Amino acid sequence: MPYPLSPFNENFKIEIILEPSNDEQINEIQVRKRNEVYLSILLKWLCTSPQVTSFRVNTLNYTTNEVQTRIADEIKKLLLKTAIKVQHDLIAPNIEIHSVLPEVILLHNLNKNWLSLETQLKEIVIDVNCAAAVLRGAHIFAPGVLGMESGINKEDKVSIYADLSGKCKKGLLKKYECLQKMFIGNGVVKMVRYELFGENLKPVGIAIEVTDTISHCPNIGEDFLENGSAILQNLPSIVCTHILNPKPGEVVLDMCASPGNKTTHIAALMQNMGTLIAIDKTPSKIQQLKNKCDELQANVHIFQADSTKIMNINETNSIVDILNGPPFHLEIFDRILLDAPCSGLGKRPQLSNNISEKVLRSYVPLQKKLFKNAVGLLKTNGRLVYSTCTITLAENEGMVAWALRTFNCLELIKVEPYLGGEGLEGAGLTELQRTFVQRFGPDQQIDSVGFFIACFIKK
Ligand SMILES: C[S@@+](CC[C@H](N)C(=O)[O-])C[C@H]1O[C@@H](n2cnc3c(N)ncnc32)[C@H](O)[C@@H]1O
Repeated sequence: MPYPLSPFNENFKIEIILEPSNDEQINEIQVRKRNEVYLSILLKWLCTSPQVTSFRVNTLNYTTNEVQTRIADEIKKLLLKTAIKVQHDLIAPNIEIHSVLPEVILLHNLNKNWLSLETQLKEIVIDVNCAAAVLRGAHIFAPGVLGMESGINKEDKVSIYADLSGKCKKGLLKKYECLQKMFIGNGVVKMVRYELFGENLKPVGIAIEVTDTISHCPNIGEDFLENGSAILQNLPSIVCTHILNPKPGEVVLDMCASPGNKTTHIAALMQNMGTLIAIDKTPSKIQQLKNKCDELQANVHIFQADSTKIMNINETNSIVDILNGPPFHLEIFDRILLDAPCSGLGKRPQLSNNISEKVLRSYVPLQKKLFKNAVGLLKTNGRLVYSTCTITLAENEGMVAWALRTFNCLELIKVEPYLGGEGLEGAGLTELQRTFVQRFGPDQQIDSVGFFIACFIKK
């Protein structure tokens, strides 16, 4: 089966995605129709894999040219390994430094005109999350393998299938007969059945080395990179931190920070000078955040807290107290990033998604609580960036419209750099306001993931 046309099953009410927020109504038939057309294009796009992989270089310690050379070397090694019968320069991917963001390297997919994928006789089955990672350049790690036919040996060539139904039993030893299995690509076996399946077995490591996939994304992962030199990060996330535009010496808050991709970018843009506070609510994610900051040598003060409750309205401001952690006094931060917990529907490729209506609707109330704290803690003339990695109208344009109605002190400003497309109609933003926010979707020059960014100044 080719890529699906929608990640959602037939019971899911697709209209929720472009439903206006609670307090808004779309009355115009025209707007509704335009949104419906957009939605069908969007759903198909979400199922497919991006054409480009982006790396963000850690400018605290490395130059973009150093990392670009490292990536080019790794691609050469990959091409030598793959049994492709045409000249390597015909399929080699373009590796370029982004024209606007100097710390970003764009690795384009292999030239598919010269590639052909033949299925192998032997098959393995993986879960959808693992399949999504494979289509974006990862190898297959042991926990992702669901089924492997008996009689498969190390170094065998196998075809890789994703189980879109979610019904494949772990440890399946026959061929998986299911209409919802999707061919992903081919690979070479590195771990066999007895190493993968068994009671009390918690297997680790690469089970299948992927050689080629239907996305034609080079499977190089990021482990080859020198520790702390660069990370894989989607382009809109990198744009987001540039819009926040933190400066050395400032006092900056990242309210929902783990795993720290944006926190470490903020630290780099601040050249590790100033005060950077990063908070996350989930205890298990705090260690991930610490590890990332250590790896990229980012100077960050990390606290585990619930950012819906980090305002102290009773006391006066003192910069020294900030380092003691939340609650913080009002109007103390120069810049705040609210990269909100969200329904996460911008992820690509999304081969299957079972999110319920209840869960989908649970995010806006939480986002509003976080937003209130952000506004209270921001200094006059301070900058607040609100972002999500989802596509719903309510969590994006709907939240911006709500914020502008609720907080008279906020002004929406046009974001710089502007690399995404404009916002959608139907959530209560004016035409001009829609051109100020950025929605990353199917109509962008760089084919990445779904993402939303808005930027406010406090008057
Ligand atoms: C979209 S992720 C953040 C990604 C991160 N900014 C990055 O770029 O690596 C949202 C994070 O918010 C955290 N979170 C959820 N609710 C929160 C709350 N009430 N207070 C603080 N963090 C929260 C989650 O644990 C999750 O790590």
